[in-house]
Amino acid sequence: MLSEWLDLTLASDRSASLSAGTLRGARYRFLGCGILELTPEHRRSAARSAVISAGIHGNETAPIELIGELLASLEAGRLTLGAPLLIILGNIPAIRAQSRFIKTNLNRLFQRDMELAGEEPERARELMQAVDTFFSRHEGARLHLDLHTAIRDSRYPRFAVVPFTESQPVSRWGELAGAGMQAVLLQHRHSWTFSHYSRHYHDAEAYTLELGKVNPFGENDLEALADMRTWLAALAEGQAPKTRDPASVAYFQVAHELMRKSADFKLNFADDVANFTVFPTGTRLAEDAEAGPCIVEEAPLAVVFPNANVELGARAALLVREIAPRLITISTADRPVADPIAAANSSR
Ligand SMILES: O=C(O)CCC(=O)N[C@@H](CCC(=O)O)C(=O)O
Ligand SMILES: [Zn+2]
Repeated sequence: MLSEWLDLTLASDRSASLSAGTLRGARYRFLGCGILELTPEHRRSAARSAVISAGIHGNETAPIELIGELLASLEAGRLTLGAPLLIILGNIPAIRAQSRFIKTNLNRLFQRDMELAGEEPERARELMQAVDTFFSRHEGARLHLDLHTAIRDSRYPRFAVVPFTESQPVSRWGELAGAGMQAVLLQHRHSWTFSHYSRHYHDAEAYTLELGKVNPFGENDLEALADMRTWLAALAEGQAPKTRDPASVAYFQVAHELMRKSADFKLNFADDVANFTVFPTGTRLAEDAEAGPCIVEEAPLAVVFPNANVELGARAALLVREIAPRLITISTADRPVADPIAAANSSR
């Protein structure tokens, strides 16, 4: 039943006929189209209440395949659930159409007072509600992993985007390193993405994780995501995950957001320029009929997620600078601890 859920959801609205079921040591409920809650009979002491979302952009398929593997392992009894999980498939019409979105980018709509009408705004409201209910039903440390893949190649194919927060984030860099992340990118302001929603409104540890490059179903290299698979399994079982030296990861901070202001907008570099490519001071990165040129000032900047085809008024690139690991607060959570819940709470 559980293993059918992904296929049924993506193939048709027949998944609406599914309601609930049991696994060894756990039960699950389908809360809506593409929304699945799994609850363990016994929550392990290291467990976090975890939201794992994928398909917020419909053409980013590797994370959906990873979730399929995780559910199959739980159903076959290869894994035993030890933590509450909320599994979300984001933009189902876009996944079926294999496109980033249908009308507008779902990952810019996660704001409680958002009043837009339409399919994607409605879906954002449904998902915000599902997250609110999940975190209110389950106690303990909160985690949200929003899984994506990137349009371009990247100097660091697997990286975490850390949503902006005014408070000290609970961030486990060693755990991200253990999950195969090669870089961490700190946001500099509120961005109203799905991971930001959980960080901002629920004080959850939350990341947007970029897991390689966009590919159609069946063409993803899941072996490159083996550490990520292991991390998801540990989270589902409520086990303390594997960590690696946080110094093995490169750290970046967003310095500016390049916004597209006019229809007459272009980037002055090729489509195959990879994420995190550095441009020296003086480079004219972009031209915009309204905003004028975007020129690198003061110090070199690297580009992440450059995309000239975004909607008017939307972000066309993040402009970032590498920072020394010593400028990052390495939280106590990075040390191996017997009780990560206590560690997470003590560093809040
Ligand atoms: O490759 C790209 O240009 C986009 C990949 C992607 O979907 N990235 C997320 C990042 C979200 C964040 O800033 O936290 C997005 O653009 O929504
Ligand atoms: Zn995405």
